[in-house]
Amino acid sequence: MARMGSAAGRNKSVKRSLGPLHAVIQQSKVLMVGAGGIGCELLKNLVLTGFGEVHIVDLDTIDLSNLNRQFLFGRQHIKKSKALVAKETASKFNPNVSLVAYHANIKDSQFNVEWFRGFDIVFNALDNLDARRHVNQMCLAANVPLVESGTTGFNGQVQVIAKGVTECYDCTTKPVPKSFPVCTIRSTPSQPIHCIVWAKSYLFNELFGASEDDSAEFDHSEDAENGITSCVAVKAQEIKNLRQEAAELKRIRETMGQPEFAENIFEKVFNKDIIRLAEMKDMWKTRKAPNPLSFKYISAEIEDKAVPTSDQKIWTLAENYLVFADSLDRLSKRILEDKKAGKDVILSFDKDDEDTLDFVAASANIRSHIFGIATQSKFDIKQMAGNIIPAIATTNAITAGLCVTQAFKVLKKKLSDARMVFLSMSGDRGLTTESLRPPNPSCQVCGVARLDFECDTKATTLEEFKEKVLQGVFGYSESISLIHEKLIYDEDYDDNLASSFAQLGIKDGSFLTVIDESDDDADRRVNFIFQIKERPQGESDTPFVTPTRFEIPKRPAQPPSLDSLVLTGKDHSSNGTIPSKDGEVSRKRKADDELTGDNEHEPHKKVKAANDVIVIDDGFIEID
Ligand SMILES: Nc1ncnc2c1ncn2[C@@H]1O[C@H](COP(=O)(O)OP(=O)(O)OP(=O)(O)O)[C@@H](O)[C@H]1O
Ligand SMILES: [Zn+2]
Repeated sequence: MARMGSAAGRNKSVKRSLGPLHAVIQQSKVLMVGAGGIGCELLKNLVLTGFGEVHIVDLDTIDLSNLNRQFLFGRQHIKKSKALVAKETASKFNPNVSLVAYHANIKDSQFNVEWFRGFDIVFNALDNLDARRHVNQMCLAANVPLVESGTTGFNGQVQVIAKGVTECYDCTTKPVPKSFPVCTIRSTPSQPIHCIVWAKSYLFNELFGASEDDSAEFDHSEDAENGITSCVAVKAQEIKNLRQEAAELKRIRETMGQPEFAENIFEKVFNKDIIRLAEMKDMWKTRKAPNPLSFKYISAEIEDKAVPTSDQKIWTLAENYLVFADSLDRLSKRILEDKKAGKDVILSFDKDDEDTLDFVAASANIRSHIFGIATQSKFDIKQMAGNIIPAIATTNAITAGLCVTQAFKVLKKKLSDARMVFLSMSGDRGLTTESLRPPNPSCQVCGVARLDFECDTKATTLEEFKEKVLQGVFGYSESISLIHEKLIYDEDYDDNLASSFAQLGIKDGSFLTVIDESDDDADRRVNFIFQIKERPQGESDTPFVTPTRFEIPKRPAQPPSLDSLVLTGKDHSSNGTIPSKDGEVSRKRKADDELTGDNEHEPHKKVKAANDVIVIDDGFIEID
């Protein structure tokens, strides 16, 4: 008899608890994108449950700071590929599971729609909006169900996404990461975070990296926090000066490696620039003016003190200067060595790179001191600068478990039983659920028509496509725009008509979107996405397979009420309807850094039978 602790024993008990689903799971081929906090837990679950084939994609390497929660990795794996090590460790848990690992970005072209189609289910265990959106888009195109998940601190969320049946990741708008008005950062900071952003996105970049204009954390629009007037006043007086300051800093950058480098920077950003700022009396009518610090003063303070090492203690001003000078020295050496070796000479801030963190922590604290703002420990600055809410292993573990239980419902083809699940420490219950919502008909990502378009990309011209396919088959007027990564055609821009798809960069796996620009709102159809499939050259006399016409639905003027919709999903739903969960508590959607936000979910409405039907049929949505 197999021991329960052994792989065979475990297999037996899993079989007993899952019943007939076990065989389905054994036959399943799944994809897991991201092998970080959630990914490590999830991979362990997938392997122990006995999923037949698991593919793992992660672009990153293992960092020391991952080890407290990403338990598939050990010290010996630092700097190695997450995907490959995760595969190696997890394969020992169950020899019956076939694991395939890719150390790659999921956005790479090798992972095309065709490749996605090969999976029964996809799991996202990612940490950023961009990759999540991409996988959402690919799963919609390939018509593969997606289990999306995210965590922040004690909060977690799991959502099942099935094309045409549930809302997709982009059916609700996601908040972009918080940005700050440029004048608050550059001239009128009032909180530690303002000084941290200044150090990280302005000073650090001006000295070691790309210029501030590239930074997403600066919001050049009006100042929401300080009020428009103050910002306009600051802008009018300041804009020229700020540019001049940046130019001066660039000149100082040229003195990198010379003994007076630290002094030059200090004198400029903490003394000269502050004196000038303090002289702008209007700005300080309602705020405390900053106090400049001279290098002479600070150098008298440090005497023979040692560079502090504690990251939990709040450093004194002198200690901040010591760390400032010391980290500046370390970073300069790296830049100069790279330069000598003919390598890239740009550094970017990374919370796990001690040199960059020390520099940002010390510079931010010195600036805080000047503006009378409380200084922070390096530990706290790391959290703020890295935009991190500490990751909690237990939250990841519970969330990963929920991903698998939701996946069971998808594999059982009982999508109507699947739930949006929220994990939270606040409130009466740790776990709450909502029924899945139907797609948002106005969604630009899933509220579209789709078609696989087989063609020889070298032989198909844009003109032929427009005339024979769009106008000839689908009856479009001249009022259309065509997008492939950027605009390639509209009524006023026909320069590309003679070009072939290949010349326009349209290749196997590309998406080509048709936007109906008809004058009459009521006539406009939803966006139409052609998924390009390369046809082997010389296989046929014609450059493409002429598609069969189908009706492309009109763009909804107003999102129709859920009360009037019935959903039927190909393969997905057992009874074609999504049950209501009236009376259930509606919760704030919470997930990880990028996902976090105020996407208030409206209470669910009852879905009942009516005449309007959304039918999902071979890659397009039809509204009868
Ligand atoms: N485009 C992408 N393609 C493949 N993997 C990705 C992509 N974007 C993010 N990832 C991976 O998703 C995982 C997310 O895991 P997690 O949120 O735990 O982040 P982390 O970087 O390991 O931890 P932390 O950010 O807290 O230091 C990471 O391993 C990351 O490399
Ligand atoms: Zn959508």
